[in-house]
Amino acid sequence: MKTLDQGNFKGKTVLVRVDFNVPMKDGAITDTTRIERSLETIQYLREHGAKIVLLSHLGRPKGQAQEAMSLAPVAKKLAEFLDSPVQFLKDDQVVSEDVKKWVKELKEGEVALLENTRFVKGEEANNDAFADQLASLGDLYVNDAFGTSHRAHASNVGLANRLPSYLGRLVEEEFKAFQPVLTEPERPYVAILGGAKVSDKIGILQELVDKVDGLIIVGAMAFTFLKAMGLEVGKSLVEDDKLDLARDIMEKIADRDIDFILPMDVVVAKELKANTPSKPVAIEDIDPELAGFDIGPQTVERIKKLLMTAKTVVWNGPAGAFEVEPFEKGTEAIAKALAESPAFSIVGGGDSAAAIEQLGLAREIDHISTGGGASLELLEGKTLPGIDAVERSRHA
Ligand SMILES: Nc1ncnc2c1ncn2[C@@H]1O[C@H](COP(=O)(O)OP(=O)(O)OP(=O)(O)O)[C@@H](O)[C@H]1O
Ligand SMILES: O=C(O)[C@H](O)COP(=O)(O)O
Ligand SMILES: [Mg+2]
Repeated sequence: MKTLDQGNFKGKTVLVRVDFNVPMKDGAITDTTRIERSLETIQYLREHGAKIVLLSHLGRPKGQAQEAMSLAPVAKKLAEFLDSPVQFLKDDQVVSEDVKKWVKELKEGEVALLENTRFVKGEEANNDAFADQLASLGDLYVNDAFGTSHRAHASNVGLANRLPSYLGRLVEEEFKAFQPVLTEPERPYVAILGGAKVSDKIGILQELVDKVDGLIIVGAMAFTFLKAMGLEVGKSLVEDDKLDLARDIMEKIADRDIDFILPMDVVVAKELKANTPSKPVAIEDIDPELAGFDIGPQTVERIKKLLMTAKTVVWNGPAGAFEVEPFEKGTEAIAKALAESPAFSIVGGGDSAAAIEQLGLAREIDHISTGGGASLELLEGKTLPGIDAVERSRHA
């Protein structure tokens, strides 16, 4: 691995891609895990005389600046953690003549943060013009955004192709933590997949089902499967163009004869609002006017039993909309079961890590990963483009 130890950062302007895609509610950060986990790299670079320019995305603004997705609150929080100023180089274009001037004025050990890279269309398209603009700001590049390393965007792959590049401490730590599962997971090996990024993550199961002994599907992800089985799922979140894929995956699961848990009951409500009337129902009885926002108590019991016999468990994606009461119960029950289980456990993802932190169970889990989609692609056996590009990058 091309780690920080191989770089000479003294007096250099170092562009550092971090994953500050933190969960937010009403303009406030609800979980700071991803910020805290970036501190080691930032401190290392400060101690080694770098001028540090941090880059990150937040949410999915799709090339359009939106105040709600500004990184301003993150800059403030980071300054608190570092106990020193962080200059927020606010510009909806991310790079501009002003931003270039501000970066030039940075002194050794100083830290600046650019605005949300996804405010510019060229970020996700990884277009040359935007990558060139970003690269013009610095001398060296460090990728520490493990959680974004499954994307090939201007601020990771684009920069690694243009500047001498290194992998940060968080990336190193994440790879080390995943090693046992990637090489020889203790069996039974069980994966839990939930959350809301259904179209993004469902394809991963095609490969993952070959590797695991058990698969548990919860969260919004479950409803695409339930609908594919011919069930009424009401207004629950469903990706209709993934129904065939869900059927293919279920056939593969049946062929492989692994333990497979889909919800048998779910908690339904009219809307996703705090303390709204809700009730658990069997999956055959979902009212067409209601939506499922959590797994039900019977499903929880089945999951607990399977987790008690597992030796390795990886989990990405909450079991329900845990940010909104009373839909946190399924996620809470799985987290507690995992904390009690003797299995080697990894929980990954921005929201999944937040759930574990909120429950105060972080110490009970063997590794909390900052990557959700990124962890899944790693476990699936894919090369992560954000990492690969750094490994191939030329050195100074
Ligand atoms: N049944 C459901 N209906 C609607 N939303 C749900 C449901 N179950 C879970 N969610 C939502 O899923 C979101 C988290 O999903 P997501 O896939 O982003 O997980 P993650 O752990 O953050 O992974 P990543 O890091 O890849 O984003 C939460 O905001 C939660 O409210
Ligand atoms: O939260 C994540 O998984 C990463 O920050 C990547 O975000 P994305 O799924 O919007 O690309
Ligand atoms: Mg998320």
